[in-house]
Amino acid sequence: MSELLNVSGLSITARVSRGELRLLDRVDLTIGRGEIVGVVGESGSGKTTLSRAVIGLLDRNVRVDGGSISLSGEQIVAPGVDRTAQIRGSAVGMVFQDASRSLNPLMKVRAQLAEVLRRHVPGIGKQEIERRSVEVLEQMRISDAARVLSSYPHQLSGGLRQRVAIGLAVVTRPSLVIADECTTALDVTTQTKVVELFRTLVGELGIGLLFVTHDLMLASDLCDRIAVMNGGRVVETGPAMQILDRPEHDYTRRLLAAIPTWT
Ligand SMILES: Nc1ncnc2c1ncn2[C@@H]1O[C@H](COP(=O)(O)OP(=O)(O)OP(=O)(O)O)[C@@H](O)[C@H]1O
Repeated sequence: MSELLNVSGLSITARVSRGELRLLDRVDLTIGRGEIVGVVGESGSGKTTLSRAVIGLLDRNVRVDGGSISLSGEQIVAPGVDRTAQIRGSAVGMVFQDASRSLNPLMKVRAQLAEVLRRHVPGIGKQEIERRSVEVLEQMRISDAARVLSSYPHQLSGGLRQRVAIGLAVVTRPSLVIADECTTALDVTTQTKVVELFRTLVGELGIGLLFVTHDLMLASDLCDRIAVMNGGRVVETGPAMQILDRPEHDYTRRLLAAIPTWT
């Protein structure tokens, strides 16, 4: 599997009133093309900081002070280096927890897809915009694309809105998609459908997927590999089944023990 994302020794620090706070401590992570990697950990473990670092959306008081991030062999982040503007929304798509953060409530779906395509595909014409908009909704397994294109987000169900949000993230044909807790706000049935959709998309489009979640069971269901984070560090990485069946780190065992069972 060829390597797509390489996070190597990434350290990130925030300036706070009482001094400096280490948010990430020498984090290593790789994702190959066509691979789904889950980043799992409790609230505050650093998952969002890691995913935001990849797209250069770190807060103003936060800086990269060690290590690097490369995408397709090109360094995009290192101390004093930020080339993320070139890849954000084009080579890397992002799906947030709440579809309302990805979608503009005042614009119909057609206009939102057109805006993204015009921004990232220079010179694209009207017909091509319509063709690619319908195509991406079909890829999202949306059967009535015409109705959805003519709808405002509030006219769609929560599940449909999240599909449109994923469509917006992939319409520019990125090589990597980052999904940050993007199923957390959905009911279990809709969550399962979104997870199935991701699996199909990764297979069909050959993208890499960085799937951020606090839910270890969900991650093991979807992901090829899992990185477990605690206190800004990756404490364990391995194939999803290995993490579930033979966790090596105490923290992973505690996460597993906290999952309710039916027995
Ligand atoms: N700009 C900032 N300034 C100071 N501290 C920050 C900043 N951003 C994040 N943190 C702190 O860094 C730690 C990691 O935050 P982060 O949001 O990455 O964790 P997370 O695992 O994604 O948690 P959650 O699931 O709650 O979003 C937390 O303790 C958070 O309070």
